[in-house]
Formats: sequence, structure tokens, C-alpha cells
Amino acid sequence: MDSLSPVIGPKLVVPLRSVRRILGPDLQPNLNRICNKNKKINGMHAENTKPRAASSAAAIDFRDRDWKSKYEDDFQARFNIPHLTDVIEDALPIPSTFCLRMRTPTQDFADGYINNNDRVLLKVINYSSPTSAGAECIDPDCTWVEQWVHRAGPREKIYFKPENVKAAIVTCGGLCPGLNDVIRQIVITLEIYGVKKIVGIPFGYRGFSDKDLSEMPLSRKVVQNVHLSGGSLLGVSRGGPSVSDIVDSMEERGINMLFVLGGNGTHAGANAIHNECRKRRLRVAVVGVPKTIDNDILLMDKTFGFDTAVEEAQRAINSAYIEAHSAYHGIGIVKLMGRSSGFIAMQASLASGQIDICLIPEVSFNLHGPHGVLRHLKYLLETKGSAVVCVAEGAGQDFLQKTNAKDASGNIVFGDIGVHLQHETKKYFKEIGIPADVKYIDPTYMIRAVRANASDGILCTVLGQNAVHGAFAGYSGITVGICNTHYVYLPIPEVISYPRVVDPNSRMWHRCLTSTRQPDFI
Ligand SMILES: Nc1ncnc2c1ncn2[C@@H]1O[C@H](COP(=O)(O)OP(=O)(O)O)[C@@H](O)[C@H]1O
Ligand SMILES: O=P(O)(O)OC[C@H]1O[C@](O)(COP(=O)(O)O)[C@@H](O)[C@@H]1O
Ligand SMILES: [Mg+2]
Repeated sequence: MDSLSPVIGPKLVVPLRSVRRILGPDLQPNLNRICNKNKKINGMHAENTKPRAASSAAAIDFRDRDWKSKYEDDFQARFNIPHLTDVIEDALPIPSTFCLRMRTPTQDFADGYINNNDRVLLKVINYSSPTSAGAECIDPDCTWVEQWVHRAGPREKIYFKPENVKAAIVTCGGLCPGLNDVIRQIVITLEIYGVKKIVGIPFGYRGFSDKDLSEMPLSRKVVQNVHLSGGSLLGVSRGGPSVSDIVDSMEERGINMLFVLGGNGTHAGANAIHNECRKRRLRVAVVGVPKTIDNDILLMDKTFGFDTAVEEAQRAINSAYIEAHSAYHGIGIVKLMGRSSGFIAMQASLASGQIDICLIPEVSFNLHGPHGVLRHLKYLLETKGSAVVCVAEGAGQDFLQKTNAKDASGNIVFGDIGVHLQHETKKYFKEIGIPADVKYIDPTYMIRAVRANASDGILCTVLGQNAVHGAFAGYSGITVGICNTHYVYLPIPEVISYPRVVDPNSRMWHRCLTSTRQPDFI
């Protein structure tokens, strides 16, 4: 049973409104799904009773006076990061070969190392009440609970001799601005440690099994300018071989450090590779760098490429705005990425200040009817003369015919909500006899292919460096991230147990609504 079970379990049953506040934003969507599915468990509605990997193993009884310290201990155990010595007891550390002053001994750099016991606080707001806007609470009183995670960075002791390392980098899933920046920084940092054998696996996990694809030797010289263009130097793909085939291939190639750049799916693969390596008792470090333009990885401030995507989306939104405002009764529709999370649509709407309606997967809406989107568009044409809509790709999927089609990675292929919205809008205004000039823009692949902006460039650089520090420190099955502006190592299962989504009760969504002035479409 997970740590949330006290609120939906038999020991303490609290009103639904309180549960909503208690869960916090990362868990709210579960509650929304819980409520929507309308299945009753312990007097509460629940979608399923399966414990989430991200949650603790032990139930907590809030009547227990020690529940808080038990929760904190449990949290610490969950966020412990796996280490080579967990399974290879005789793995011995050596002094780090990482040195910033290339000509002086490492001792000079002693102050620059991270202590293994350093921690970063995951949540920094102490909510005085569960009714505070956006409150994330563990218990009904919203007691302050400390949640510490491991600080990232170079360690004084390392578990790999650089001359024995063969490091590989693989990029999986869809494109995302910054992939080349991360590849570049991993290579540069590996070389500073003294690693000579660095390779790129071509076209995602597929490169491990496809005999026609050979690994790409990487060096500082090769990667020097790769960050100046978008895409991935190595190529990407979805689908690919089994985990056991991947680990066979790693053994054949002598790879003992694997850096995996990708999203939820890729990280699930990376964690499975880490587990298989453990099972085979291999001295291998598997380290992930979260790549998701949708920003749907749990616990992190943001993932690389997201900032660039929001910035690049401004061009599309501005074009839609110009088109809409230059036409008589113009309506511009922009569809942005976001399979299950509306972060790009929300942030791009906020940034532009030109959006009248923002539609995201996390917030239900009607198209038709007195409170529907179309009726509001009519109102906007009557009052403003034009309107601009920003819709996330995963929004409004209920309106579309389900095909049950899946891509090679098993992701559901969505219907095009942008095209549907355009079609329904045209039809609606034709039917009511009001002229409307509807223009639709889908900038998805134009956005994904651009190079990282300066902010993402820095994020990629730090994440790439920390990935290498983590591997040399002997950690495996971890990923790197930024939490409250500090860089951390997190165990992979904790960040991918479900996609991170926009919390409709969050301050940020409220700010978006304040900016668009859109009503509820229900
Ligand atoms: N549950 C899983 N276990 C192992 N590998 C997975 C899993 N889900 C996806 N993958 C692999 O991860 C890669 C990328 O997954 P995908 O969902 O396409 O992109 P992303 O990593 O961006 O979410 C693919 O090669 C896919 O086969
Ligand atoms: O057309 P493709 O390559 O399958 O990619 C579409 C998907 O790529 C994304 O941009 C990002 O997806 P990933 O995180 O899986 O790479 C999604 O928003 C979108 O659904
Ligand atoms: Mg995915």
C-alpha cells in the first residue's frame, strides 16, 4: 500500500475536498482520474488500487505520533540512489581524476567536490493551511515535512578507472532542443576525467541491435560545434530491441557507462537496463538525462528543451494573432505539443499575452453548448473582432475517433485536435450565419528541430556534466534534474511512474486563466 493510502485507505477517511488539497500537484491528476472513473474504494472514488512506484511502501497512520518521522525516513529510503557497491561489494573507490586545473594535482580542487551526504530540499513552501492556493500536503493539517534528495556533482572518490571506461551515449524518442548540447557536454566531461573510449549509439535503442548501424566514435573534436544545430548528432528512434538484447550488446561492446537521453519511455528502458546489469552483476553505470519537450517528468523544475519550445512557440502564436487580427472576424488556432501535459500550451499562452483560449489535456471542456468553446469564440468575435486559441495536442481527445493505433514505442497515436477544432469552428459559424476566417497552425516539428536557447544551453551543460559525475561516483539507475534551482540525482522509478501534468488548482494555471480571461467551458 502506498504512502497516500491513509487518505484513501481505511485508517483515515477525509472529505474529498481535503484529499484534493492533500495530494499536491503531481498527484492531483491521479485524483482527477480517480474521481472521473467513479469507482468506489473505501468510501472514496478511485481509478485503480495499484500502488504507484513513486509512493512509499508503507501505509502511514496519521494518528501515530511518529508518522512524520516515519514518512521522512520512508521518503529517504525511496529516494536513495542505487550504487555499484549495492551488488558488487568489492568495488573499491579511487581518488577522482576530475580536475578543473588541468596542470595541478587534484588536491587543489578538494573544495569543489560534493559530499555524498549533501542533500537538496525538494519542496520549499511551508503551507500554513491546506486551503492555501496550490498547497501540497501530506496530511490533513498540511504539516511541514522535509523531503530531501541527493545533490548532484563531482565526488572525491570515483568507482571507475578512466582507462577502463568505455562510455556510450544514446538518444531516444522524439527530437528535443538541446540533445546535441547534452551529448557535447557528456563527451567533454568524460575526457576531463581521462576517458578515451567514447561512442554514440546511432538511432536510439535500435542502434544496439541493428547490424547495419555502427557506433560513432566521439571526442571533443567531433562534438565541438554540434550544439550550434538542433536535432541529435546520433539520431533518434522509437521502439527497438529487448532489454536483454541491449545488455548483451553492451557486454559484447564492453560498454560500462551508458548515458541515456530520453523521456518517460527511454527512462523506463534505462532502468530496466540498469536492473538487468545488476542481475548479471556487471560493473556498469546507467545514467539518464531527462529529455522531454512536453516537460512531463515528475519532480523537476523543468526539463531541457521546454524553455526553447515555449520561446519558439511564440512565433506561431504571433503569426496566428497577426492573421486573426488582420482578417474580418479572424480566428487563429495554434496546436502545440503535449501528449498528456499542457505545460507548453500553458506557458506559451502566458508568455505571448495574445491567447484568448488555452485548452490543455488536464482541464475538460465542451466545444458545443451554452458554455462551450465555440459560444465563447462567438462572444470574442462580437466584442473583440478576433480571437486566438492555443490547444495542446492531447486536449479534447474524447471528441475524436479513437484508432487504437500505437507508435513503435507503444505510445497511443492521437487524433488531430487542431484540425478538429478548425473544422468544428468553421462549421459552427457557417451554421449560425456569422462569417469567420479560421487559420490553423501546427508548428510541432518546426519547434522540435530548433537549437536550444541560452537558458536551455546552460541547463543541458550542467545536466551533461552531472550525468558524468554521477556515473564516475558509481551511481546507476539514476537520472539528473534540477529541483528548486539545484541539481540533483534521483532514482529513475520515482520520476517516471506517471507523466507530470499541469495542476488545474495551481497558481500557474490560475495565472494563465487570468491572462486569457477564459471562462470554464463546462
Ligand atoms: N516501458 C518501457 N520499457 C523499456 N523500454 C521502453 C519502455 N517504454 C518505451 N521504451 C523504449 O524507450 C524508447 C523511447 O520511448 P518513447 O516513448 O518513444 O520516447 P520517450 O522516451 O521520449 O518517452 C523506445 O526505444 C522505446 O522502445
Ligand atoms: O511524431 P513523433 O515523432 O512520434 O512525435 C510526436 C510526439 O513527440 C513529442 O513532441 C514529444 O514526445 P517524446 O517526449 O516521446 O519525445 C510529443 O509532444 C508528441 O506527441
Ligand atoms: Mg514517451
